[in-house]
Amino acid sequence: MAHLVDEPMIANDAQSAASSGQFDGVSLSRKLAYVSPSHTEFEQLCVNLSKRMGQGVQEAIVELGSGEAEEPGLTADEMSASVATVQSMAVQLGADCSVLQRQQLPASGLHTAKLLIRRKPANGDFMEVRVAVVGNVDAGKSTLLGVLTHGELDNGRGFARQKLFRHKHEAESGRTSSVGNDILGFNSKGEVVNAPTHGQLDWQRVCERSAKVVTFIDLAGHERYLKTTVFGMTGHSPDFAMLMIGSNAGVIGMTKEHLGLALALNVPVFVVVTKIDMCPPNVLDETLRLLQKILRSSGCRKIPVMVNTPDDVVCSATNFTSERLCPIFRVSNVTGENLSLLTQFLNLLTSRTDPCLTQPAEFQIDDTFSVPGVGTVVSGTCNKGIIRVNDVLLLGPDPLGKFQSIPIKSIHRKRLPVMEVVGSQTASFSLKKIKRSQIRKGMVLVSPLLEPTACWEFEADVLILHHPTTISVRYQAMVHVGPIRQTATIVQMSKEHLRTGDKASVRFRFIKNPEYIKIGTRLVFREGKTKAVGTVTVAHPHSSCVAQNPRQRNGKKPSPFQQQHHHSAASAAKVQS
Ligand SMILES: Nc1nc2c(ncn2[C@@H]2O[C@H](COP(=O)(O)OP(=O)(O)OP(=O)(O)O)[C@@H](O)[C@H]2O)c(=O)[nH]1
Repeated sequence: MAHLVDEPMIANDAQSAASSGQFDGVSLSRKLAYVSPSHTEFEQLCVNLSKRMGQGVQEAIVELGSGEAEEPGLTADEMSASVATVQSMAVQLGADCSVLQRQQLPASGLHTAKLLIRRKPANGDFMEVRVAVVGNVDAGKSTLLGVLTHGELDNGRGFARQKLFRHKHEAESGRTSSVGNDILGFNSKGEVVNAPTHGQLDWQRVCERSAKVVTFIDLAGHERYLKTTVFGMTGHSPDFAMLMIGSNAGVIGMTKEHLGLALALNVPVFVVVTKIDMCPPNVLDETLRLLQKILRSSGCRKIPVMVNTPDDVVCSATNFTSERLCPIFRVSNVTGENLSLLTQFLNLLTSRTDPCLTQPAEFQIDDTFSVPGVGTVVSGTCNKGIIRVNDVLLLGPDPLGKFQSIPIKSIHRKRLPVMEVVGSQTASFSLKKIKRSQIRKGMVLVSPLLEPTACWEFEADVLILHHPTTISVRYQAMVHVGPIRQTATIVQMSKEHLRTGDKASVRFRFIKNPEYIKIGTRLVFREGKTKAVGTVTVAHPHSSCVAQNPRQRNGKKPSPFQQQHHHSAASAAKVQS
């Protein structure tokens, strides 16, 4: 889900409508569409804009002065009239309109502009963007988050990050996390709404005043915490990863590991190079040169883009849907240099997840709490559908692979009580009739319509990124699939042995509990120095773990192993005959 800056619908719809006489025979040319639309044309423009702002993303960027196969640019008068039209459209749609970029073209002297139209939030319904913050120790992660969320610069000796630590482990409303979370709210005009009082940030207040909330998932920088970092990246479904690099230290320690993790999980990455105030220019240049080299290398295949101006921000944010683009910011937490560019970039990011509002609800649990006076609370991400207070969902799987009906007592989004949560949003639920000890991270709450099944075994296409020797059947390692983190044994492989760089189909079996596994989910498989990544291709439902060949019996396509067995059985038969 990203901004659609292009608006081909307007020209096409308008032209076809015009030819059918809908717009009184007036043809709307794209470039001049907003200059002085008739009443019908204005209504049509509003309908088109409203369509673009539906389904979770309550905002759109409108480009003025550019048209397909037309020389770009509007005269000053045309531009003022167009801006006024878009402002009226925003009012009609209950939105605010802010100018992101205004340019005068040097050759023609004509003007172009990009406007942000963002709906005013109703009933605390803010948009959500999740950003995983990764990078080596001392890169300035906590400091940057302190500066961004508290609006006060650092002193270079840890002043800003202290603000963060103060409330990092709070258990307000049952929502704390093993990984740190911080929020930055923007209103419908694109202004930051965080306003700490006495150094404390009231999340409820921030969310009430926000049209968009960026949640930073602060993942630990030290190698010791790599498991937590992997869990944060897989389990918290970040939309983007912000890779932090200290300009003087450069690409060191866990930087490459974290970059590799984001790449493996297909999470788009942007880079923030900090401490530019204290870094000699030649060292900064060297850091940037090496960084760009790594990003362009065959292992990453990214296109690094230095973000230097407000125009660069708009361009990189609106084109950031592509996982290949990698915007790079150079900032100082002490002088504040370029922090406004980064803030504007964050303001323009939109969630990558489709809320799938019409589908049955599915919620993945990434943490559990026992809150005094409230009871059992679970937190996690709603993957699809809508979940409302008092809905009865299926919770599971339990160690026997069963699901049980559980009513949702109350819902919080970022500590704010709400009546519902929709796909792509995070939330916490207080649950009736269940003890915290009965719930594990990785369990799900789903609509009974999904008829969920648990799996002891699943298959995945994997790529071995690194293994010191060879991997064979019976090898065990920690598998991270979404919020699931459990040791699994390899029970079958499409090759006899796997070495670094090998690709194969692998069948895994969890050693402790059956899990709810979804086809297409990315996974990370690691133990010590072994690292592998992959995608789930087949989930074997609970009962099929004991059945012989259920997929073939059902008439479904056999999995690679079944094909392989078939081949080996056939060739064995040939040899015997
Ligand atoms: N001069 C200068 N110092 C900075 C800047 N950013 C951070 N620092 C300082 O660098 C030190 C380390 O910053 P942290 O924010 O703790 O680094 P971190 O990446 O969060 O480290 P971990 O949380 O341990 O992973 C602190 O003393 C900060 O004050 C900057 O832009 N300029």
